[in-house]
Amino acid sequence: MDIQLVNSMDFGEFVDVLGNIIEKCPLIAAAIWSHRPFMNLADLEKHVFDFIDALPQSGKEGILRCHPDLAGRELQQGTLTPESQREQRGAGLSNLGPEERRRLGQLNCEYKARFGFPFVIAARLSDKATVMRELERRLHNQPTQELRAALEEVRKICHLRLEDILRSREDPAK
Ligand SMILES: NC(=O)NC1=NC(=O)NC1=O
Repeated sequence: MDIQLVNSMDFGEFVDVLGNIIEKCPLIAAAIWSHRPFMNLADLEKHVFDFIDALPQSGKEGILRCHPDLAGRELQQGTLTPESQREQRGAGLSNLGPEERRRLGQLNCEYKARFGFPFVIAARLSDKATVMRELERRLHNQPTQELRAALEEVRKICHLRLEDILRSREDPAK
């Protein structure tokens, strides 16, 4: 769909279509609706990122806490959002060996214990080796540095999800 169609949506349609560009944070789409019309994807994305940047640290951490673990319980139980399901499967995280899954689970626990939010990476730009390597590397970051790195991944995930929506052919109004 094109940006004109997005601009023409009422609030309900807008949040239906864009509510999960930031995982499980429909508030962000609900907030930026006020800024329509958007010139293009970049303009819409800038409003999303400005909203996130203006949040207090607790809000930024809250966004990260809304993300499902990589290869975690939700992937096993099939309860991921459709976007997360596609992204995690695309990175090969749905067919880890038992030792890989154990190791990733252990690193995720260590990471969460250190930073207070789950490890987030743009899975579509990674594969399972990259995920493991980045998790091991970022585990040693300072908290402020890691909060910045994790939010940068949220931006990448958002950009890819927006590209899917704005380049998709289906027109939800039909
Ligand atoms: N913890 C995560 O990084 N989760 C995810 N990254 C993605 O790209 N999709 C997810 O579900």
